[in-house]
Amino acid sequence: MVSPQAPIDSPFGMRSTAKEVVAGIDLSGKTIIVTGGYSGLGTETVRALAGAGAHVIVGARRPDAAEEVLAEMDGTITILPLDLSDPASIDAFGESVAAMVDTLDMLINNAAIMASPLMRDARGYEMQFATNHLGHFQLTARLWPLLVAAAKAIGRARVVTLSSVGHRLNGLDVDDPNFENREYEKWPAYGQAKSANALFALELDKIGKPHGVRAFAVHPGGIVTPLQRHLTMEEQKAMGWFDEDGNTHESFKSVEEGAATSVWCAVSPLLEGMGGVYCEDCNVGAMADENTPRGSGVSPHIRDEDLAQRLWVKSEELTGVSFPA
Ligand SMILES: NC(=O)c1ccc[n+]([C@@H]2O[C@H](COP(=O)([O-])OP(=O)(O)OC[C@H]3O[C@@H](n4cnc5c(N)ncnc54)[C@H](O)[C@@H]3O)[C@@H](O)[C@H]2O)c1
Repeated sequence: MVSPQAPIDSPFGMRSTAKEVVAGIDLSGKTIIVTGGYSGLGTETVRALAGAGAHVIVGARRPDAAEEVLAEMDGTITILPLDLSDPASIDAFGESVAAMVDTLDMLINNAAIMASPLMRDARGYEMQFATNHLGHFQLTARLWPLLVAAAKAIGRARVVTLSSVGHRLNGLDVDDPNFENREYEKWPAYGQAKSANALFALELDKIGKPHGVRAFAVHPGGIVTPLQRHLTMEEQKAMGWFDEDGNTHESFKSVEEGAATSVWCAVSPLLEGMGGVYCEDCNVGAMADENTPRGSGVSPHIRDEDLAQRLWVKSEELTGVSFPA
C-alpha cells in the first residue's frame, strides 16, 4: 500500500538556511546526534543546532578531522568515533553515548557515501547500502532506549534520516541489496541505499509513534560537497550539475541552505503530531508527477508500506540487530 503525502503551509522554502530555521528556537537542555557532522551539510547542521543551545554529539569516522573543523564553533559539541560500516564501532558509539546522557532528543542520520566503486565491508555487504542504510539502522536501534526515554520525559523525540532525490533513480531490490546476484552499478546502488533511507523512516515512524518518537526522511537539495568525491567533473557536467564553464546549475543550494531541511525536520513545531514523511525544501515533499521538476518529488516506491516492512525484516537479518521492545 502506498502511503500518500502532500506539502503543508511552511514559512520556509528552498532558499531558507539552517540558521533561519532555528532562529528564535531555544534548544538548551536538548541532546542531538549528527552522524558525519563535520563535512558538507553535517557541519552546517551542527553549527545551527549547537548555536541554538543544544548539546550536539558528532559521530565521526575521522575524529581528528572533526576536531579541526568544529574547533571554531560556539556551543557544546562532543565528538565520538563512529564508523557506520563497522558494527563494533556502532556498538561502541552507542555505549559511549549511553554513558554520557540519559535521553536523546534528536538523531540526525546524515552520513553517507555516494556512487563509489564496488567496495564491500568485512561482512561482504555492499558499502553504500551498508554505510548509508544498515549502519544507521543499527545505530538507531542502539540509541532507541535513549530516544524513547526523551519522548517519555518531554513528549517527543525525532529521528531524521538523510535520503535523496537519488531515490528516484531506481527502487530497492530487497532480495539482493548487496549486489550478489546482479552486476554492481554505482548509481543504482546509491538510488537503492537512498530509497532504503526513506523506507526506513516510513517504517520507523510506525514503530516509534506509540512511544512519541517520530521519524522523517530528507532530501536536502543539490549541494557541492565532498560527497561528490567519486565523480569526475565530466560526469557531473553530463548530469547537468555544472555547465561547461564549471558553474553549478541554478537549482543548486549553498551548504547553509542544504542543511535547512534536516534542521527543520528536527525542530519545527509545524511537524508536531506528524511523522513518516519525506521532506524537501523545508516542507513535506509532493508526490512526483509528469510536471515535477528534475531534482525533486517523491516516487511511490518510497511510500510503499509493504516494501518498508520487508526492508525492516531484511535489515534485522543482515545486521542481527532488533529494536528493543
Ligand atoms: N550534497 C548533496 O547534493 C546531497 C544531495 C542529496 C542527498 N544528500 C545526502 O546528504 C547527506 C550529507 O551529505 P554531504 O553532501 O554533506 O556529504 P559529505 O561527504 O560532505 O558528508 C558525509 C559525511 O558522512 C561521513 N561518512 C561517510 N562514510 C562513513 C562511515 N562509514 N562512517 C561514519 N561516517 C561516514 C563522512 O565522513 C562525512 O562526514 C548524505 O546522506 C547524502 O546522501 C546530499
